Amino acid sequence: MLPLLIAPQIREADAYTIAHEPIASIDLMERASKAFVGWFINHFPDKDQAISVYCGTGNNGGDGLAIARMLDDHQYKKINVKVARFSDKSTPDFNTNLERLKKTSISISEIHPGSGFPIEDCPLIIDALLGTGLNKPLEGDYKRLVDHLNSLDKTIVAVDVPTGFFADGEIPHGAGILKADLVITFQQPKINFLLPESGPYIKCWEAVNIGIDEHFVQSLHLPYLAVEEKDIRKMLKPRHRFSNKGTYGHTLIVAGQPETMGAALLSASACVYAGSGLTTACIPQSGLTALNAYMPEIMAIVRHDMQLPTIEWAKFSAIGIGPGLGKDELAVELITDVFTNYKKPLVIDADALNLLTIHRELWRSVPENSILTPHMKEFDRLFGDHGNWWQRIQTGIQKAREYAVFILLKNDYTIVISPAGKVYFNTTSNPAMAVGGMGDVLTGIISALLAQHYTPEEACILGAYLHGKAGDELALPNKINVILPSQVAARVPLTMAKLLA
Ligand SMILES: NC(=O)C1=CN([C@@H]2O[C@H](COP(=O)(O)OP(=O)(O)OC[C@H]3O[C@@H](n4cnc5c(N)ncnc54)[C@H](O)[C@@H]3O)[C@@H](O)[C@H]2O)[C@@H](O)CC1
Ligand SMILES: Nc1ncnc2c1ncn2[C@@H]1O[C@H](COP(=O)(O)OP(=O)(O)O)[C@@H](O)[C@H]1O
Ligand SMILES: [K+]
Repeated sequence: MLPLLIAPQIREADAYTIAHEPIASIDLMERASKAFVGWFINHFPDKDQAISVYCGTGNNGGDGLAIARMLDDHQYKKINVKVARFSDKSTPDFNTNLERLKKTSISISEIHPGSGFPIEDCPLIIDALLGTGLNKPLEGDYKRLVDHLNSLDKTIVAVDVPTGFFADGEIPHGAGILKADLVITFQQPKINFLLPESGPYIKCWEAVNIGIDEHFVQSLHLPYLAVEEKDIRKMLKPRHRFSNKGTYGHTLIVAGQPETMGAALLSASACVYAGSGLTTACIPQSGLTALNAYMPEIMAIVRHDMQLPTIEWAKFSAIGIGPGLGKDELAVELITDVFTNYKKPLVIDADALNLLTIHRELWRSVPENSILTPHMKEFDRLFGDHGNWWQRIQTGIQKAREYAVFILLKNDYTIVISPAGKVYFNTTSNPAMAVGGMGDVLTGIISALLAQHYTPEEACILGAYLHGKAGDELALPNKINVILPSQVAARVPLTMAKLLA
């Protein structure tokens, strides 16, 4: 897992690396700038391109000065540097890099408080005004400069973070923030890059390694982590000889109404594809023909009108409940029945979440370590409205602990929050997956993983990763705009096979 540090911890880890590698702070800046330039050259190989580098007078500005010098060394010959002298303060590494830059032929100009802004005729701007040292929303000269740069419609590549963008914590409404086409960020994506609020400001980002001490970072036991492919490869268990369908569990999917049978079909079929040894769907009688025709591998427990079905609880190694279930009286009775009789962790999705919102008393019987899979609206219905995603995560941490459940908050970067307060960011999935029914497939996958004896934590992390990765494999190679949930479900075995190879 890649630990995601918040700004003060980034400073701490930088300082530790400087003291213990040991490396001089100016040399760490040199290393960071070199890593930036490596990526930059890949993206912008045209050395005749005119580039303006805007620098503040802190360490982000210091990076900008070093980057300008290095690009010059790489024969980018149309570079100029503009230093925003909005404060008397400057860092020692900024000063050293300014002296180094003065020894080159690069033109350096200054922007002063209250002055007008220089004419900008370069199509490409490198933003090294402010980085993770941002401590309040931009105002005054910085805000005016950022608004001005935003109005120019240039290509903007930000160093570490776009100026004015908070790396973590709440992003104030209406803050002046530079809109970057690309952010080349140091060591790790900043947490706010992974939240929807970054959408208007960051088109894409790349994290480059600058050699921050990894042992130190791991020793901090940080709550925020990004899931990496190597974690998934370690977690996934291959099937072994002499195993049989009983080895891989029996999953029950409680889902569907006559009008929303599709949700039950998607969820139960995803469960089969994700490797559940046996799958049974508890569905309304009117859906039985559809179920048998759609996937004969799935067995059925039929719900007759307003009558609770008989369920042999001990048969099932996992239960997923909610997709397309509806909110009528029978649904309430059914969810109560499941919560009362089944004591192992459940996967609770869609209408089952809505029922938890309406009938708060149901919370008392949610089995410990169950997995709730809300999207943003379901989350807010459950736990109250939130003005931003940072707040939503903090509420998630609190509620996961309070109810002893896992909360999988669906998003572009799906967030898994454990009762112990860990927050895992999933890095797979793409916008082609924004299609109704995609969440039903996820529920089926996670339920199947529980049935196969993955822990609830592993089932959440693996489930979100596999679901997104299957979607990525289908959509990304040909830049396909829309993929169907049923395609994602059917792709899961191949995705798993690749990860096990
Ligand atoms: N040794 C290190 O610590 C390293 C730092 N690096 C760079 O250093 C950056 C952080 O540098 P700094 O901590 O010097 O901070 P910044 O360069 O981000 O900001 C400079 C100063 O601006 C002031 N400031 C903050 N918010 C402001 C606002 N709203 N309006 C006006 N002024 C404001 C603060 O006093 C801050 O210290 C990183 O983003 C990264 O680019 C890299 O060189 C890697 C190594
Ligand atoms: N823009 C997107 N980028 C990445 N993943 C997405 C995007 N839109 C949707 N998804 C994924 O698709 C799923 C949608 O779930 P959900 O909203 O519950 O769908 P439904 O209720 O229709 O089944 C989630 O797993 C989510 O992560
Ligand atoms: K910046």
